[in-house]
Amino acid sequence: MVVLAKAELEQIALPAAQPPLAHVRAVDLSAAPGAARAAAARALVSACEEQGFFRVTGHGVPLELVRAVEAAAAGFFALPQAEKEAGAGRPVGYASKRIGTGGDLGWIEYLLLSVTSAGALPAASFAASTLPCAAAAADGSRSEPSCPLRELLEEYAAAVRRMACGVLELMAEGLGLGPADAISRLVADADSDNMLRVNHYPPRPELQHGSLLTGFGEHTDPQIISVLRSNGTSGLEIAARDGAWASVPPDADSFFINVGDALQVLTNGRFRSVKHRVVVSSERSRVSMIFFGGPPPGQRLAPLRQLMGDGGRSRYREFTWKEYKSSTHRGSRLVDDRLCRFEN
Ligand SMILES: O=C(O)CCC(=O)C(=O)O
Ligand SMILES: [Fe+2]
Repeated sequence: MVVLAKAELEQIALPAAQPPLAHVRAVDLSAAPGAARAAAARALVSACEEQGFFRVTGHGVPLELVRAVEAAAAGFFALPQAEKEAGAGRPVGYASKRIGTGGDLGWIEYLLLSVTSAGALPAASFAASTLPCAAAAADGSRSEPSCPLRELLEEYAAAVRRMACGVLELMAEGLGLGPADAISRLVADADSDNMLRVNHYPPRPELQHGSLLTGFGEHTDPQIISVLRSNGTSGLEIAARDGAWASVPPDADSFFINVGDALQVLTNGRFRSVKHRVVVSSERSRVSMIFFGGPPPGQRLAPLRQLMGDGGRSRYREFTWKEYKSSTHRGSRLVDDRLCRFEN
């Protein structure tokens, strides 16, 4: 449960506004090699240039798995508060209403977990014994209780990471980059800094007539790519280049893809790291799961030479992912522009 004092609630209240629906381009990952795949690659590149946001169909992630993870996650969030707080490790794990280190508040609780390149959740980030785990097998043959949520999240993370790599391969094709794994290898590496966040936005409390709440304040995602799935409840909004907000229609079958800051750098600003936020207006709770594909900590990030053209000017100076992440950790607010510190 998310509990906020009255002053905190006032801090995250938003004036009621009904932004228009966003037109979100669809990219079919299963397009057959040849003309259809080339068209999908072109659609992906235009969407990344224009919006930094699109949805993928033909993604190959079984929807039964997605629904099972969502149900298990809803079960976790329905546990008593003390159990949830004890349930996940540090520094990542369970958190309620506080996002990041800069004092941002939202009508949200979440699990933030690191994911290995194979999709596993390292033991330190997840205290299995205190999560809603099934009891140990009656014959005592298992020393560890099985934990359906953990196992489902691992299966999900592995499937979504594979799909994210497929998206990045199609992207490399659309950009005319060689080799095919020029971008995807950054997410597929054994040391890649991949994360999974499971967000729960409880139904909003009764407020003054017509007001809304910030669920997750406006920000861009720092990584290369984010793969977002929600339980068919609205609330996600994206900003156009001119700053106008548009509401993303819920979609029960597709996954949404965000261009992150690191990809904006790799493409020398050609792709746009999309500003987004979640507004809680619903009587229904929203559960969303976001896989963040980030590079290994020591990875140097700079615009890819093949995208610079002859004599092209690099908009960013080279930096490591670790350097970038630490700049986002030092008390920065969600809304802060973190990339400007690395611009030439
Ligand atoms: O919950 C959502 O739909 C989006 C949340 C988000 O932007 C994030 O976790 O970075
Ligand atoms: Fe985000």
